[in-house]
Amino acid sequence: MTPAPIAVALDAPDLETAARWASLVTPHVSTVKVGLELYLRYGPDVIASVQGASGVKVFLDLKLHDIPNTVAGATRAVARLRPAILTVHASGGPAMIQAAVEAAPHTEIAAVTVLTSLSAADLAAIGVGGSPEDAVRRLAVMSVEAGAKALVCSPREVAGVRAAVGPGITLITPGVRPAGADSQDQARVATPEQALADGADLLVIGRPITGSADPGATAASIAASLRRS
Ligand SMILES: O=c1ccn([C@@H]2O[C@H](COP(=O)(O)O)[C@@H](O)[C@H]2O)c(=O)[nH]1
Repeated sequence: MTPAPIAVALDAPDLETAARWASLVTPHVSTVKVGLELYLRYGPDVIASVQGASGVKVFLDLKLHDIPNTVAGATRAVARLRPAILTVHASGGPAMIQAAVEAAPHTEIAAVTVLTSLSAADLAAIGVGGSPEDAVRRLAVMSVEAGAKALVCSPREVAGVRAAVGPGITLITPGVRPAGADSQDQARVATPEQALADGADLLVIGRPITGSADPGATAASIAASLRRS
């Protein structure tokens, strides 16, 4: 069976736990995601540890955000690990995004528009006017014009982003929660089925899977629900 378009966020405190989660979920999902917690603790070795022999795609979610020259250097440094996807913050601007794209020709650079943990009130508090939808759309269009081939947004905005950027761009949505699940620190959420129906290409799901009693069974069940939807 084809693995579901899900990236399981391996936000684990140690490598053994992350590798165990990865081996449990990889029969069911296309991708595993390594974020700051694991990468800052273990560095580049973490990629091989979570990939194992499975050949699952690795999404390196480092959300780089600095001046273009620094981001280009950081991107080159991790591009040699050949992650399938690497994130940068869209708010770093077009020159920074372009620098990342040029530094990693074999990795899809995904621009994070507005973190899914931010509400409209949070955006106002950091001086971003307008709705999250408007901010996401504006950053999405700018990022694609700068060369990004992938974008990160919440499932709430994915339909609007798809309409704005067209079919050729990979849309990645964290902030995914099965019906009835706790949204925890995520502010803009939707169900896996809704995210897919609205045009997402890859759903990022962490704690609803890794925090469950049986991560392999939970991943299999969400994957099956996507096939039925
Ligand atoms: O806007 C963003 C960008 C990245 N993330 C990351 O996705 C996962 C979500 O984990 P859950 O446990 O399903 O909430 C996590 O690794 C974040 O760093 C995001 O949530 N929002």
